Amino acid sequence: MKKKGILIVNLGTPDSPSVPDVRKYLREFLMDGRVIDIPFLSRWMLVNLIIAPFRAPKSAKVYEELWDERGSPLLYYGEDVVKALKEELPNEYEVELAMRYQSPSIENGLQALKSKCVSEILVLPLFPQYASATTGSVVQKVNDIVNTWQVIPSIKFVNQFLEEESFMDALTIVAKKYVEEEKYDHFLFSYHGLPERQIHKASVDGYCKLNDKCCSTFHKKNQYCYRAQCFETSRLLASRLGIEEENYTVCFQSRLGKDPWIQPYADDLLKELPKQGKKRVLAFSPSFVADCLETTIEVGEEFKEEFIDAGGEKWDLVESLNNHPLWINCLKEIILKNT
Ligand SMILES: C=CC1=C(C)c2cc3[nH]c(cc4nc(cc5[nH]c(cc1n2)c(C)c5CCC(=O)O)C(CCC(=O)O)=C4C)c(C)c3C=C
Ligand SMILES: [Fe+2]
Ligand SMILES: [Fe+2]
Repeated sequence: MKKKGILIVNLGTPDSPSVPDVRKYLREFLMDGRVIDIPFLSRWMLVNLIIAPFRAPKSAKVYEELWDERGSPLLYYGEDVVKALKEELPNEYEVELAMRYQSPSIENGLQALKSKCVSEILVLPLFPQYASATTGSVVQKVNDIVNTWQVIPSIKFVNQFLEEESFMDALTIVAKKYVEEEKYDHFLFSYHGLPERQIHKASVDGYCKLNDKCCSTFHKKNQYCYRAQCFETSRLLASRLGIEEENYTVCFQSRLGKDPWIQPYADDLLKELPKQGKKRVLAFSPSFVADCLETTIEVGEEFKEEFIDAGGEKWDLVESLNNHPLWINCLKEIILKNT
């Protein structure tokens, strides 16, 4: 029986919340030319002389808060998911977990699949929406590694999965308990941001102008426009949850540096919503499938504080899919469909 190898890849997290480990993680992550897409020398100076020295101690404190007895949720939920998939998939499947940055490395994951004599590999990055900085970077790293091998295996990549029915099923069930139990004035879909230039660079024939024409619809021309994908994810989820268009807003968080990032910016909205009488808000983080710094701390704690300070009354965050059985089912379906 031919064996099929599955490499599940997420972004990565520091090995520990210590300042040296956070600095090591930030250096590897931000020196990736797909993440900070500026010339090498400028990137090197920005990362090594400014971001790593000054941001690492601040970030380490926040990672300390995120860390629990199992470690970093991004990593341990990845381990849970892989364990469950190993139990649920037929015998011919071999599943490995990897992180784009830090550990477990993509190199070790691919090597483990090779040692198990798989005949084909499916790489499944855990990013529902495609971005060059995330999925694109995983694809490049995997290709760079296998290109050094004597035998280059047959490899397939899952570029995005926001439209999968089973993904929407999982998101809907996790969110439903909040929507049914509490009364909210407004719903906020907050996605990780990107520099605007990365949208332009991904655009086919200059189609993406970051306006309503591009991002309020989703089709062949803008299928890799991250902003359009985020709007589409929100439309699909809102429709499943019975949330009317006027009752939700899409926004983008985690801007870094002075260049323009995709809008609307989450921090501007937090101040605006209470002024518009929207004081009870439920937030969603559908660009993250596992709880991490960007969800639990940024949206769950920092945004909540800013929103309450601006006159808001209630702020809840829908947790990520983490190790939910419907999320495992979604991954299983994606794997079976693509192998
Ligand atoms: C130029 C910088 C960044 C781009 C572009 C970017 C894109 C991007 N990132 C994620 C997912 C995650 N990012 C996380 C943390 C994080 N991201 C950046 C910068 C960029 N991200 C930084 C500096 C950090 C570190 C946090 C800090 O020090 O404050 C995480 C969390 C990891 C964890 O361990 O919890 C995730 C996940 C996506 C999906 C994305 C593009 C769409
Ligand atoms: Fe990020
Ligand atoms: Fe677009």
